[in-house]
Amino acid sequence: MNNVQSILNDPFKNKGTAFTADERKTYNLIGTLPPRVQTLSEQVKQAYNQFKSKDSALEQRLFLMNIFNTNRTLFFALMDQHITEFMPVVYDPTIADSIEQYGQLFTDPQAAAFLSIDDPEHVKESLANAAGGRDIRLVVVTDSQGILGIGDWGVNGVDIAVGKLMVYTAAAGVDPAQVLPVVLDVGTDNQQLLDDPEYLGNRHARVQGQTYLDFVEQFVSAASGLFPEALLHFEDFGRDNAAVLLEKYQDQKLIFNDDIQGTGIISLAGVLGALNISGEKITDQKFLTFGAGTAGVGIASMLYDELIREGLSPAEAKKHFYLVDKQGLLFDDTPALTPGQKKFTRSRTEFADSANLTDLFAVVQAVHPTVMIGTSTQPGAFTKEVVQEMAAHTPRPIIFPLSNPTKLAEAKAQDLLNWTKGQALVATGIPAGSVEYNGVSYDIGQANNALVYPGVGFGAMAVGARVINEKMLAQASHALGGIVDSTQPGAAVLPPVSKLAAFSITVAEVVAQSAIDQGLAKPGITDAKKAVKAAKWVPEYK
Ligand SMILES: NC(=O)c1ccc[n+]([C@@H]2O[C@H](COP(=O)([O-])OP(=O)(O)OC[C@H]3O[C@@H](n4cnc5c(N)ncnc54)[C@H](O)[C@@H]3O)[C@@H](O)[C@H]2O)c1
Ligand SMILES: O=C(O)C[C@H](O)C(=O)O
Ligand SMILES: [Mn+2]
Repeated sequence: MNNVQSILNDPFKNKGTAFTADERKTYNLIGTLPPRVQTLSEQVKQAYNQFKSKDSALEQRLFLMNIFNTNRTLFFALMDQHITEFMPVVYDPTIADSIEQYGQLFTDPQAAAFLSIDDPEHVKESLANAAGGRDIRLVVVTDSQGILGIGDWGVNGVDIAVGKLMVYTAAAGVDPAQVLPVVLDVGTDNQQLLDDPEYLGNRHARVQGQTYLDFVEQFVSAASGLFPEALLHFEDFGRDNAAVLLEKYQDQKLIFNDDIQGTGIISLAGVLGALNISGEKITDQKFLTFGAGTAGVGIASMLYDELIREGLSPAEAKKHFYLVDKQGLLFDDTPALTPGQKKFTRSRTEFADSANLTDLFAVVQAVHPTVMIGTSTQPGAFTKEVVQEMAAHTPRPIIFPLSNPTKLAEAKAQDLLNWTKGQALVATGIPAGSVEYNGVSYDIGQANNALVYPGVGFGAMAVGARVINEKMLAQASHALGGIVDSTQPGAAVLPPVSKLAAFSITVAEVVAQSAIDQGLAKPGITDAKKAVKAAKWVPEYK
């Protein structure tokens, strides 16, 4: 290479001050860097000190993104050492602020593909341009209609695709040169963006219906044509489209919907972890999901599948679920049910006062759930009154307020423990520090799909799986057990983020093994552990 620009400006190859004297000669870098050659660990230390000097999480994020944009190896070496501290900065919740201010903060397109519904003839070219000749194995795509719980953010949502991919590499070791973030810019119904002179996306209402579906199809077929082995990970699509698209493609393509499947896996894993602590059985639980949208129905479906695997009949399993949405408890005759909700409705004849079951407290009072999971985007919805009513009828209430970001959580971990005198088994969507109650320190698990999707996707990619199916998801849910010592007072229901890199590999291995066992792996691949090890990228200068 003879061009200074190409290597110092290539984030996949750049080493900055770590280029050795020989490399500086080879790449014509003599005189283009300060003379001292640093090691990667010196760079990491120096960058971490700069990170610490920033005043806010958003400033820290901008600083880290600058390193990410210029030197991926340094970025991931740094993240590897500070994973617990960096996750909330790089990813949720700080990512929500960066998405809301995308136009104002824009400096770099981060090698994403921006696909415009106003320019459908350039879908393939756009993907190829963004890939720049790289061998893409993993695509995270969003249409930004349901970013976390903050709604429709148009082109700004590209940051969630970038962020999810950063976690794939940090957690599982996906090669960062083999990933591609994609945003489908189909317009936005967010008036604030439409009115914002600095908005960088298509300035019109969201295109819907057949034109929308055709555009998604164009993306899927162009992506699978260009990158035939790639996993397509769908993120933060709206409630009307997420499940429809998963159903449409899941048997034909290697695809994954994180909000449905990833959230389902981590929630089931959290419930299994909680039952490990309480000593109860999953078939004895009554599940209430509050907010029966993409995530809520995905969670119910994953728990339902587990009850079936435990031997219940479909009719018996269904009786364990109570879905609550804006309308209250969902009945067979509730208007405007989604197809996913219809599978879990109740009959009015089960209740003397079904007309009154329109708010969470009334439903909890009537149903006495043992597990309550929030994916409603309604902050504070798990009130003291609701929680104490639940706790009055079950010794160890399992309560997961999962709405993100922080400002939308249904409850705070500390309140849940205070209100239940330490009896609640809690996991939250965003990271929570440990909580003191009555002299015991309670570790709070993070039930965020980030704890499992990297392993699931990486495991499937490592063996060239044809699809991701229920068996693989079940294996992933069970793989997180046994890491936490459930006999310790205050034990968490899920393993800590500090061990994310280790247990992501465990998850990847069981998913890879399941693909092999089912005959869904690439011919010739027979050893899951070996395949996962061979595919793992590590942040070291080559
Ligand atoms: N922790 C995680 O891993 C994780 C994963 C996915 C989603 N989430 C969070 O879950 C939330 C929902 O995400 P989604 O993708 O399912 O969105 P969604 O829009 O598909 O679903 C939200 C549901 O909540 C319902 N809802 C709104 N107001 C309500 C109210 N007052 N009472 C009851 N229900 C109400 C909506 O009607 C909708 O059905 C978001 O905050 C998101 O961040 C967390
Ligand atoms: O992005 C997250 O933090 C989890 C989840 O996918 C969400 O949409 O909230
Ligand atoms: Mn999401």
